[in-house]
Amino acid sequence: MSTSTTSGMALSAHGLSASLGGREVLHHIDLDIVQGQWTSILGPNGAGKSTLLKALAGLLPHSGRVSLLGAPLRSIPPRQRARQLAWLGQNEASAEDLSAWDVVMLGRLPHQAWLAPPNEKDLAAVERSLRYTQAWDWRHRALGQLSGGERQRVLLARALAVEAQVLLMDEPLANLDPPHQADWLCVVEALLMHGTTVVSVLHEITIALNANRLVVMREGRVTHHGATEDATTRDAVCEAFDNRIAIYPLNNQWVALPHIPAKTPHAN
Ligand SMILES: Nc1ncnc2c1ncn2[C@@H]1O[C@H](COP(=O)(O)OP(=O)(O)OP(=O)(O)O)[C@@H](O)[C@H]1O
Repeated sequence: MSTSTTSGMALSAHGLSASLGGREVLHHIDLDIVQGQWTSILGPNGAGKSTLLKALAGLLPHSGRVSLLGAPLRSIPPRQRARQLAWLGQNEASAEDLSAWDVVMLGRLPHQAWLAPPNEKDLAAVERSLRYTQAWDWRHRALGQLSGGERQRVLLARALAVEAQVLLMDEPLANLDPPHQADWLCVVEALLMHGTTVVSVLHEITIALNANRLVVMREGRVTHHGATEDATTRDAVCEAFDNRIAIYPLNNQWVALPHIPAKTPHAN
């Protein structure tokens, strides 16, 4: 999949390996993530999806090369990188006493001068992000007093407030009810309209099947990377789950369902 040039690529990995607890869990991954598209990473538990996303974000020691918008990740000054790449992690810890407003304002830090108060642009970005994720109503409440789904929407707003060119999200739908999962899809659509590159790790395969491209992982390797519209890509998704799921067309979209084992009759 990888090419020798990184132009037109939001992120590129070449020979990317990473170890956790002394064990290599990502094995020599080559991957190009196209700019301005939504790529979703899929695969069974433990496949290495979160580890890959963290390595692409520069949040994990790794070997091999990772490039962000054509430049080696390691060569980009941290503040610049924080403006170019926003991150929404899984089960992210944050300051529980901070108000939702202040949490989202943290997303503006890479844009602000040292100890400078927020400017008009920062205030507008925070308000826009809170409204986008429908978290505006509880902007004065402490993060620690919010439900799981409400909290997730605030953390999504924080990632949006960065207004980065590349947004990486690990399990962004955690705790979101189905209507808010659909709202998240609308947010992604709006980001794509603005040219933002979105990369997500999702367990909700039906939602992930709306992405432009899918990266399928298994046992620390990318087994397939291709357009969602290609049947071979959808087959690769099913294979990654040992064909224990099937993907069906329904109302102009793809729906993934697990095969449910037939019930054994009760012996009386
Ligand atoms: N802190 C750690 N120390 C050692 N091994 C780890 C650690 N964190 C994860 N691993 C292992 O690394 C491998 C990849 O984990 P990772 O979290 O990237 O998988 P994943 O595909 O995101 O899984 P899931 O779908 O369950 O979230 C797994 O085998 C996991 O057990």
